[in-house]
Amino acid sequence: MFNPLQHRINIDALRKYAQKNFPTLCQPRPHDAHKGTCGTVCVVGGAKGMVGAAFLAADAALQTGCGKVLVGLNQNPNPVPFFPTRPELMVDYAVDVLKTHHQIVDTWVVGCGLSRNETAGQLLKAIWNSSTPQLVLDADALHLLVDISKQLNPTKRADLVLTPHPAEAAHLLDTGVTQVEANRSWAARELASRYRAWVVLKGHETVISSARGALQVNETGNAGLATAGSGDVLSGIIGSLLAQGLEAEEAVPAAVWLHGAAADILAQMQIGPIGLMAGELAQAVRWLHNQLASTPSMTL
Ligand SMILES: NC(=O)C1=CN([C@@H]2O[C@H](COP(=O)(O)OP(=O)(O)OC[C@H]3O[C@@H](n4cnc5c(N)ncnc54)[C@H](O)[C@@H]3O)[C@@H](O)[C@H]2O)[C@@H](O)CC1
Ligand SMILES: Nc1ncnc2c1ncn2[C@@H]1O[C@H](COP(=O)(O)OP(=O)(O)O)[C@@H](O)[C@H]1O
Repeated sequence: MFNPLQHRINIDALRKYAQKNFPTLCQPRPHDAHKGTCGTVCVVGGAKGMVGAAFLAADAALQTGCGKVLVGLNQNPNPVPFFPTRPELMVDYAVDVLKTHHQIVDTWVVGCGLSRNETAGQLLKAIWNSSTPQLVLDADALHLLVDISKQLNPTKRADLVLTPHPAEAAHLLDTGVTQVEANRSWAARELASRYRAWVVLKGHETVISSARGALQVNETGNAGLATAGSGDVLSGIIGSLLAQGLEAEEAVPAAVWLHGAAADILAQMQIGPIGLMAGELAQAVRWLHNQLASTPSMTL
């Protein structure tokens, strides 16, 4: 059984911080909850050779507590793949998911392993123009955004979240990685202003900017996160919290904090930092989220 408490995790300090900063995250699930009240995320990505990226985001969304998670792959799979380790995920060709399920989606998470081909651009445009207000863009979707932003109506998106790493931020800002890294606060705020979006500029001490330019620096996380797919996991967590009804003001910083805290817990358990795998993060997020949503006496 996954039990970090055997490893002297200071859960009281984590709980105290979360109760102060993320009160909704700490609320227990209502007794009358059903899957329809726990939010629906659709991850759109997973082109040929990169299905794992979409899977990591989708799995993280599920393990963060989302009621239903769809995966729209940017490839027409025949037969439709099914992840044996996660039969809970509803997987199909993204074009078909958009046609048949778009009305039930609360939050789109677009970009993880999406590729930048023509279909990817069409999917991004269709999702941008859909009626779902909440949209998280990561990885290839950020590069596509540079190419097609002139074709998109900026007022269409109420809750837009961009999660660039420094190289993606540099492309979005038409500058270099060195410039971004030399002034991370500027880069995050500038992107937020240009795209009217929440921005998560990833890396050591992730910088978060609200759409209005209010900055926060996240203090959880460690170099164990420098591994393929850990950003995909973060996108899934952000999408999941938004879909569960947390306001962006809480969901975005809470997701970044949870993701980093999960990596810290795993490092303390010696499941990292060296060799930490992105797929190991979600179970630690789930454990921590449940700890936060339980009264202290229930966790003894
Ligand atoms: N299992 C999978 O299927 C995975 C698929 N992935 C997908 O693969 C596609 C391309 O990802 P790539 O990793 O090739 O491209 P990236 O955009 O992640 O990286 C491209 C370049 O940027 C540099 N870079 C990345 N992070 C940086 C940082 N923090 N500071 C400075 N430079 C940085 C890299 O070294 C590389 O040269 C994306 O769609 C992505 O979602 C990745 O998410 C990894 C896992
Ligand atoms: N040295 C580090 N310290 C803290 N967090 C890190 C470090 N390196 C990477 N991360 C985090 O790991 C994630 C990496 O995301 P990303 O670069 O998009 O990877 P991928 O594309 O492989 O998913 C981000 O959340 C980033 O903040």
